[in-house]
Amino acid sequence: MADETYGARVVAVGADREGIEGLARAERAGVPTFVERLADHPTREAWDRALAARIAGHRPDLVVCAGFMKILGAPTLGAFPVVNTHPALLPSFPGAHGVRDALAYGVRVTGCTVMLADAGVDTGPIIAQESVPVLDGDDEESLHERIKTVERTLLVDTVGRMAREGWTVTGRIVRFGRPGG
Ligand SMILES: Nc1nc2c(c(=O)[nH]1)N[C@@H](CN(C=O)c1ccc(C(=O)N[C@@H](CCC(=O)O)C(=O)O)cc1)CN2
Ligand SMILES: NCC(=O)N[C@@H]1O[C@H](COP(=O)([O-])[O-])[C@@H](O)[C@H]1O
Repeated sequence: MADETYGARVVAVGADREGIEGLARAERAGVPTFVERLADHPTREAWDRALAARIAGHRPDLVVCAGFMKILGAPTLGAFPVVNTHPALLPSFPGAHGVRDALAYGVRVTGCTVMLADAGVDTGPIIAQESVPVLDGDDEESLHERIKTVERTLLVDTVGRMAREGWTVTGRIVRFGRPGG
């Protein structure tokens, strides 16, 4: 049962490939789903346009990326605010392998970041972060699972505040609240 006080509901779940657990969970919950595969398009730009059109069909107020492992192009970024969650404390360790890179560097503390996506790779304004310790004996899987436990709560809490309170961006600084509020 959706929480009416949360301030938002999921209108659709999309992916760039089949067989994603998030798609199955959405289908079980009766939430519309879609898959837009890069391989089905002649160019990356064509995929970008097709993805933006699929998203637009569900008329979201906010797009949330969680484990979406493709860099979004201008058609999507220009049409919707996009939130992304990353398993490292940006600007450290951006990219597709943040956990592996942090572990290899030897950091003792890492974490997760919720940010607004921009045209760069994990370079957008940061909304929220939370630290996670690296423990002796950690490998990429154990550390990533510890991060995910924190990250899932941070993402849900952050998106809920954005939906209920709104947000503003001044330079690189994101604040909750509505313009002039
Ligand atoms: N325009 C943006 N799009 C996305 C961002 C972003 O910051 N700006 N964040 C990513 C998520 N992400 C890290 O948090 C991330 C995902 C994937 C990659 C990457 O190198 N992807 C390659 C293909 C990888 C693959 O198919 O296995 C690519 O897109 O060519 C880097 C960072 C979500 N989108
Ligand atoms: N750079 C993007 C990136 O690394 N995204 C990460 O993929 C994981 C997906 O977990 P899941 O498959 O359990 O949902 C999450 O930790 C997310 O931050």
